[in-house]
Amino acid sequence: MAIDTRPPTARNAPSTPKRVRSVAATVDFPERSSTPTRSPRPASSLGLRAGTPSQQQPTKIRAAITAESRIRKKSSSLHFSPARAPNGCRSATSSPLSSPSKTATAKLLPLFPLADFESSLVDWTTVEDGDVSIEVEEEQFWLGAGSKDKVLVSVRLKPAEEGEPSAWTNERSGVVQLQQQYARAGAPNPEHHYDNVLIGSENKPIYNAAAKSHVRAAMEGYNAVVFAYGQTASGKTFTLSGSETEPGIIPRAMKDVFTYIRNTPDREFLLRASYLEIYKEQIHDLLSPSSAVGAAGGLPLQDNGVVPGLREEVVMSVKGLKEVLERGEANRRTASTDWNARSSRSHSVFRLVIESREAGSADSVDVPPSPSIGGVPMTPGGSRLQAKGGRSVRTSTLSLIDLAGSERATSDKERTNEGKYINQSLLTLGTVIGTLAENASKSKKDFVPFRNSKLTKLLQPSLSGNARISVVCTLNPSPASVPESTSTLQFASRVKKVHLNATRKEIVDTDALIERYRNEIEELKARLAEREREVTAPKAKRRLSAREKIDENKAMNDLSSRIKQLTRLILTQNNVGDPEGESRPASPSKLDFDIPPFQLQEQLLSAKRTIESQANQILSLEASLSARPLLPHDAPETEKDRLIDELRRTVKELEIVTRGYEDNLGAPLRQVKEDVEKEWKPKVEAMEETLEDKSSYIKELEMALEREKQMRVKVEEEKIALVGFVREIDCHINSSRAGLLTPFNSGPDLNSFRPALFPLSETQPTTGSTRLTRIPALQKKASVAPLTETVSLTKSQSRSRPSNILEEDEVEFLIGNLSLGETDASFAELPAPASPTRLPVPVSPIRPSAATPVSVEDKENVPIAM
Ligand SMILES: Nc1ncnc2c1ncn2[C@@H]1O[C@H](COP(=O)(O)OP(=O)(O)OP(=O)(O)O)[C@@H](O)[C@H]1O
Repeated sequence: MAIDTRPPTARNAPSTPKRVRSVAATVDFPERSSTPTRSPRPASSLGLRAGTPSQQQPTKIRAAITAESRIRKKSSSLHFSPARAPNGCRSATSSPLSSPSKTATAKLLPLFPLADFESSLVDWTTVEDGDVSIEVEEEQFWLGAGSKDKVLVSVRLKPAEEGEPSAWTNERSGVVQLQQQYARAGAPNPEHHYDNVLIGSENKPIYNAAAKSHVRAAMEGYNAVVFAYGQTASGKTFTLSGSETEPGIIPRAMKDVFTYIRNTPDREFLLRASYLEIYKEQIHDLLSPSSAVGAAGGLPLQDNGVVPGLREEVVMSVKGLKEVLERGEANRRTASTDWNARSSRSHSVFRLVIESREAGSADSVDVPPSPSIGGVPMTPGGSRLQAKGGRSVRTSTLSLIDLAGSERATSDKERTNEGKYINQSLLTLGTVIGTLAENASKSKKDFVPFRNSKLTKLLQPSLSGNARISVVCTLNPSPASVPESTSTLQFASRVKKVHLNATRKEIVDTDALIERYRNEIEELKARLAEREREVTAPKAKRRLSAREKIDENKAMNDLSSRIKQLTRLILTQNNVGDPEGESRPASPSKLDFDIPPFQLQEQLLSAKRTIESQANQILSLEASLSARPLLPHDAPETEKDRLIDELRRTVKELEIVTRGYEDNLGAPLRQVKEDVEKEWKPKVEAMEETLEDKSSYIKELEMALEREKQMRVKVEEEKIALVGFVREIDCHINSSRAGLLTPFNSGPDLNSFRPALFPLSETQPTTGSTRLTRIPALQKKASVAPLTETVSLTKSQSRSRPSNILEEDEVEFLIGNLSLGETDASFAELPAPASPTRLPVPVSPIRPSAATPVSVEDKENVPIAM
């Protein structure tokens, strides 16, 4: 194909396009050809302009589309909106053909009979993520996304800077052409046809057109490669990585990977991510930049494209993948050049290895049971595979590559040096692609110089045919960049001719990580079940000591946590995380109660270590920030740029680490706090209430005890006093018996005992025991009732009742107690009076018993009750 490579009329000037321009203002719709030979495939079928005539086949795609999409589809398809192309992009220039007119619509309609038109159209730009599902029939899907055995080639034209002209036009779908005024006079100005030609700042259309089908292919077991190729500052990184508001191919692909897993109930997946860069012909691990392997001299590269020692991380969620990407990107070498403030100085390769196998093992929950023939279950992979002792595993690789941009020598020596390596490797890539294209078109087998550069050596397995390849060639619209853009288009045209033959391999691969993990899970489960059986067996229960039981418990817990850990790595429809990665980590507060303390301690320790290491990282980054060298004012601009760039990287790293710190510490801690509070607050409140009740009860008891103690002391004193008193009385009685009856008042002075016996306090009641023991003791010893004395005890008592009167029932009670043994013995056992006011007082006449002889003298002394 002849391409006009006439030098541009304008001088080459550094292009610093940064601003993303709005595309809404002057948008016009890509025209549809009215030529009958053109493909009837509508431009909107892939959200972009149709490709070359040979590729424009009517496509019938049965994709799940939302109701909303259907409405949009109808309106956008039937009434061509002048304001917006269905791919969200716009033409580079306005064209009479592009303006929607009744004539244009009328011309088009006969090409699309309504019935077919309806069923053939799926506006892919309106199909939301997740709408692309396994319902799409594979063959038809591929027809829509480019031929399987060809490289899918898309050209992306960056919007021109405001006020600047664009050197290129995109007047028809899949066609790009140099504006006539920039073409060499007299030389032909050919149209360039590609699968897709897109212009605009939206990344979704380019993803849908150039990458979506390849991501899907990778999920289905084919190796797939998507790479961006183009001059420096033409938009490769913008296409691959995008920006915050316009995520590029890589983040969109990652989201689709998880959407695919969620929509595929019959398979389970394991994903491994790696990220490397080729800088000055050396391979560096972006996920482990400081690793000993490859630090000096870079990582080794094998002929099969394998990089031994490259760090691969198993990812389980979009969030995890995002973290891996961010970490890698922060380590990428970028620098400010004359053309791009943040130019990639290396080729970067993000790789996702996808292992998958049929679900359906006992451990895969919610998966329908595998079919059986004659009662014999069919195992995935068939009996031959089963005999070999494994399941068939599909392993594929999705590689997303952002190449460094070709560039001319810059004003900076170091950049120029880097540029040499970049250009050299891109040149080799061009040669390799050229040879492959030649071989394919002329059925030759010429030697392909893959080994001439690290990049081509790494891509060899894919470029040799065993991968589906999509290339996005990015163009800078500036007239100053016409030579570079022309060269990029030449590359695009050549790569289109490369023949592919990607096959899907499904083999019993016992080395596949998914297989190893699954086997380990099975093994661990069997061991756990066996242990459980042993422990719960009645014999064992008796035999195990407490210590052994603890050990046994620990071993079983270890086993089950390892099983849980491994199970989480294998992704199924059920356990794959939220595509946004918003799912919160399970709160340890819930798990912790079930696991033994030693495990808790271990977890705590490892969490502490992580936090410590992150804290250290933050410290060292902060230190490096504060220790940044200060440049003199007259330092060269490049030095300043270098320093700024380094600082920017450090800040970015700091941001990532801090975010990780927050993720590791902040969010889970807050979550734990919330969970613990929710679970324990009511319990703690209830316990506090109980505690309060108990404390007041204890106080009451203490007070009662104190009172009791005081009482005992008093009783003791009374007892002692009483004993003394009784002795005195005894002496008195004895001497009376001896005929020396003395008047009572000459006997012991009862008042001398009063303090101990009856406190004079008017309010204090006298205990019944005091009252009762006093009289029986007297009478028992006297065995008659000689007492005429009136024991006036208290003033109040004597006031309330005649002091020498006892109530009749009291008297009887007293008599009954006379027969009791020693006074002291009965002392404590005597009941208290019913009322403290009925106090013991004077001795009342005691009826003599029959057995008791009563003398005349005795009778005379008996007082008369009143
Ligand atoms: N399609 C686009 N729409 C709007 N802005 C764009 C577009 N493509 C690129 N840009 C802007 O142009 C600038 C350069 O783009 P980018 O860094 O992606 O170029 P590159 O090809 O990767 O350059 P290099 O090879 O030097 O790394 C960035 O500021 C980017 O935001």
